[in-house]
Amino acid sequence: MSEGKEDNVQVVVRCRPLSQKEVDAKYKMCVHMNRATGSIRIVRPKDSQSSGEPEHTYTFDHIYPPDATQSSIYDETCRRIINSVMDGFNGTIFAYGQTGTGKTHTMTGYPDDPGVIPRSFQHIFSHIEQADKTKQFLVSVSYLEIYREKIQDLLSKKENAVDLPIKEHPKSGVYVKDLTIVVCKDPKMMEAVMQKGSDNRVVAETKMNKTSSRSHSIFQISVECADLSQLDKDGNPIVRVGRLNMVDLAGSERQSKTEATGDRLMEAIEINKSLLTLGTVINMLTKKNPGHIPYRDSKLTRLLQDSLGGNAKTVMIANLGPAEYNYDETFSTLKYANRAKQIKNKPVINSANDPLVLKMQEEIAELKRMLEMQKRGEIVVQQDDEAIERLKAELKAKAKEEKSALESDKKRLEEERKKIEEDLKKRQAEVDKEKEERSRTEAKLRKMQAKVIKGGSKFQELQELRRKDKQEYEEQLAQQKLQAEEAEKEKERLRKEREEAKRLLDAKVVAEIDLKKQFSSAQDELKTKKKQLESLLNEYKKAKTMVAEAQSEINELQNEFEEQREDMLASMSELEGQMNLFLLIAQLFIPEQEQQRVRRLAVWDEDVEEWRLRMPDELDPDEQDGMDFVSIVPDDRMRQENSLVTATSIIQPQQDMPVRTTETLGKAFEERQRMQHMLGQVLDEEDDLHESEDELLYATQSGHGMGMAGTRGYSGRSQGWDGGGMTQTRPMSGKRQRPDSASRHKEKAIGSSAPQPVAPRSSHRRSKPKSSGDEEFPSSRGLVRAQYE
Ligand SMILES: Nc1ncnc2c1ncn2[C@@H]1O[C@H](COP(=O)(O)OP(=O)(O)OP(=O)(O)O)[C@@H](O)[C@H]1O
Repeated sequence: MSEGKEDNVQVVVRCRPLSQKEVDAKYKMCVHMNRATGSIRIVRPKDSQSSGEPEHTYTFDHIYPPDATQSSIYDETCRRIINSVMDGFNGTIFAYGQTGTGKTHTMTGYPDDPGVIPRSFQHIFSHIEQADKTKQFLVSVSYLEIYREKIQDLLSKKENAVDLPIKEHPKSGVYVKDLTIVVCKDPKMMEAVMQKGSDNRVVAETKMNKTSSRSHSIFQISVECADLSQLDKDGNPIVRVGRLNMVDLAGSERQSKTEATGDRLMEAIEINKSLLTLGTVINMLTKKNPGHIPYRDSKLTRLLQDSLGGNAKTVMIANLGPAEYNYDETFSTLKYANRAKQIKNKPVINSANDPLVLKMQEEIAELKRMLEMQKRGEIVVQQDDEAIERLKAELKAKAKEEKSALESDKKRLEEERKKIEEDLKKRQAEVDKEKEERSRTEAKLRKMQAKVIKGGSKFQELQELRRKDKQEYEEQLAQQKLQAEEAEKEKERLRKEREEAKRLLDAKVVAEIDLKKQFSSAQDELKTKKKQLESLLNEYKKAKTMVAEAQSEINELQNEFEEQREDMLASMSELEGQMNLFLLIAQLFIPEQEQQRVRRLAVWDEDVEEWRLRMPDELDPDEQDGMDFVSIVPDDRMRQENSLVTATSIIQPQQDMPVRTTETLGKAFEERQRMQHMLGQVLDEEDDLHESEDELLYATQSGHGMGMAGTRGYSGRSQGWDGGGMTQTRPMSGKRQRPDSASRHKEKAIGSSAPQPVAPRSSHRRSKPKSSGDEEFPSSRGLVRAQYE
């Protein structure tokens, strides 16, 4: 044996077409195959009770869809194994699968559509015919089945099958003792042997298959090749032996589906047991540190020991039924096959141990030698040396007797002659026997020579055939290579596409997650904003109502104020007219000098907010110089008399200051005072009105300010939103600009020519009276009171 490289178990999948029955029942396919990529996808039917992923994809060395031909399977998958066997390797091709999925169809086939086994016969013999002349081959076959853990010889002539034992030879390995081995000289003979064995197989009708094989069958071809051009150290030609096991396993089906009972059920359990062990062995072999492999647990695994993890080149053909109702079995077959492809073997070239081809060669040589002796007339009795020796001894003794008889007695010589004649007759019979024996030996030799096929026979005619075959094969090979390359490229392209798709998918998923996060936070924000908006809307509605109410209130107040203002203005203009009249009268009745004096003496009393005339003791000394005090304090007498006084009469010296006034003037002053009072009230109300308006506006604005920054944008008057910028459309200060107080006073003023009293220091908000030097007058109210007093 020579050391070999590791070689994985090659696994291919073949799917048969839907049977007529399945087509009629309108079953759908549950497997989908892609020949270019070698992948097969199995999809769980919707009504299936199995759990797990809805679909699975597996990749194998080759896949054969329903329309694949027997020849494509042989050429693409099996041919290389047979070539290896011819080179001295062990090879195994086994078909695995559920009952009725086409194992026997694939392995045996039909005369018009042969399967792997018969195709291998042709292949082997055409290989021998093309081989070198120096090579001599011996092809032998055996055929056995394992039925209920018993090994039966399918080529045995014995009536009753016996369970053959398994033995192990230290060099040649595991073998079945006493198994019939038939040496075959041509494909036809092999076919005949195969047919004989197949007829002996145990088959039975199951619900799943009409002629279901109930046993595992192993058709073994052994090819010994003696290379006469290569001799070992002992000078013997090197002989290589390759063994090819072609295994058709029993169907792996579910008991429930076969509906088997009783003995058939027991049988099914036993069949499954050996398949189970095969599964266990496959499982163990795929592990990194497999430990003990239970090959011995079944006869099937024991015999296939070399093929699984051993030194053989192995191909597993997994057969599938595509119909949906076979989903579970098909799925299980695919899993089985997928595991098997991980098994690694170490194929080696086997040198023959005690090769049959050499034994036969020795025998042939011996027969040839005997034949030569017989041809030379030497007595050669095949396989009866004792008889020859006996004959020799007898003849010697007889010769002695003859000699003594001749010497002693002529008579006796005569008798002796007669006796010799008799002996000669005997010898003649023996010679005839020898002749017969020789012709038998010749026949045997011819037979033997026919079995040992020399390389190079029919060389000339085969040469051309071989060339054509070779060319055809090379073309096929090139085409297959091309297909394989294309498939490889396609595989690579698909792989890249898959990777790209995966990358895009990943990116999409990440983006989607981000988007989802953003979306949910945006949604939260939206919700919060919505709530805020709703509360703002409520506030806005409330504020709107408040503003509307305030507005109507303001309108009412304004109207009221306008009315009062108009009334007041009317009264004021009337009052002013009267005032002017009174001033005219005063100017006419009071001399200019007196008026000057009064002006100088008049002072605004802050406490009582009235004009009064200062007393002499209140004057500075320089003011008193040249001052003629007059009293302008009216006395009762004057009032009573109610008489008109001249300007000179009401201006009196300090000691005697006459009261000069008129009733008319007094009334005018009173009237004016009343008007002034009214005016003051109206102005106060107006102020209050402005203030409450401001407060209302402020309250509205403050209210909005509670909710959001944008409240500032809301305008009390315009009652609108400016769309985000929220700017004011009206100044915040609601204080209305009053008519200029100065001009107001001007309206009420007596005129530039009017007497100018000393300016009062009032804290009143309206325009304050200025000092006496100023052009303007104090409020008419103060003036009126002062003049009246
Ligand atoms: N590839 C195929 N093309 C056409 N018919 C097929 C194919 N494979 C199988 N069949 C048909 O299916 C039926 C069952 O096939 P076969 O007997 O070979 O199955 P099996 O797996 O050997 O079954 P079992 O395990 O019961 O012996 C047969 O009639 C066979 O002709």
